[in-house]
Amino acid sequence: MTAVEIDPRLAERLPRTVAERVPALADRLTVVQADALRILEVPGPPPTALVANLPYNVAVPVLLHLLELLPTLRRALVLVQAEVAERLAAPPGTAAYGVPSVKAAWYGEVRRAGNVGRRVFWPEPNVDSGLVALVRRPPPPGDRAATFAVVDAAFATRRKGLRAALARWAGSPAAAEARLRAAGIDPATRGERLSVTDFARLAATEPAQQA
Ligand SMILES: C[S@@+](CC[C@H](N)C(=O)[O-])C[C@H]1O[C@@H](n2cnc3c(N)ncnc32)[C@H](O)[C@@H]1O
Repeated sequence: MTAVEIDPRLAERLPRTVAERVPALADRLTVVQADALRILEVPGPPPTALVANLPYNVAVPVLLHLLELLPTLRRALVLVQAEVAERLAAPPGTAAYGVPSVKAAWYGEVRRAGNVGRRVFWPEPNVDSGLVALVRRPPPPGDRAATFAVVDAAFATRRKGLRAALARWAGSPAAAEARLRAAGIDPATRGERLSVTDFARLAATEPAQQA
């Protein structure tokens, strides 16, 4: 097991805690003191599972970064703020569906895996928590960065229809409409209706010749 911890005092303490409490497993732990958002590799054999009580303020970017960095991760089980758990696991067409839902769905099937009340923590935080499970599956066809760019654009103004919301991304409202139609998507639809596969198909359409 490799643990990533940014705080030097905690990173230094963790091996001792494990040695004190479960000495038989102490030599199986490697602690990396690093920012999980910026880490570029982890030591040891390629990891297959991610288990984390994620830092709540950067939970989504850390999760997405690690899924992208470590393609050997087959599954993840993470604890996050309850509202973030809801967003990560939200299906298209629901109020909680947004950028985190689509981007997590790029990597796998995501589901809520349980609620954790604030009372089990000390000191008691002012938020509830939720477990999120992800099982990796092949991503939709297409380019990830291009797909994520159109996802960001679509949800930047989530109340607008996609023709308007994607005008800047495509170059103009007409260009956005052409690309939406090329992908078989109604230009009046809102982004919250599209699945990750729809976004990937849209990102793969040819850009308009003239804006
Ligand atoms: C929610 S706490 C979980 C603590 C402990 N693992 C547990 O389960 O009780 C999140 C931990 O992530 C650490 N952390 C915060 N930001 C981080 C980052 N960018 N990279 C790595 N660790 C980070 C914090 O120092 C803290 O120990």
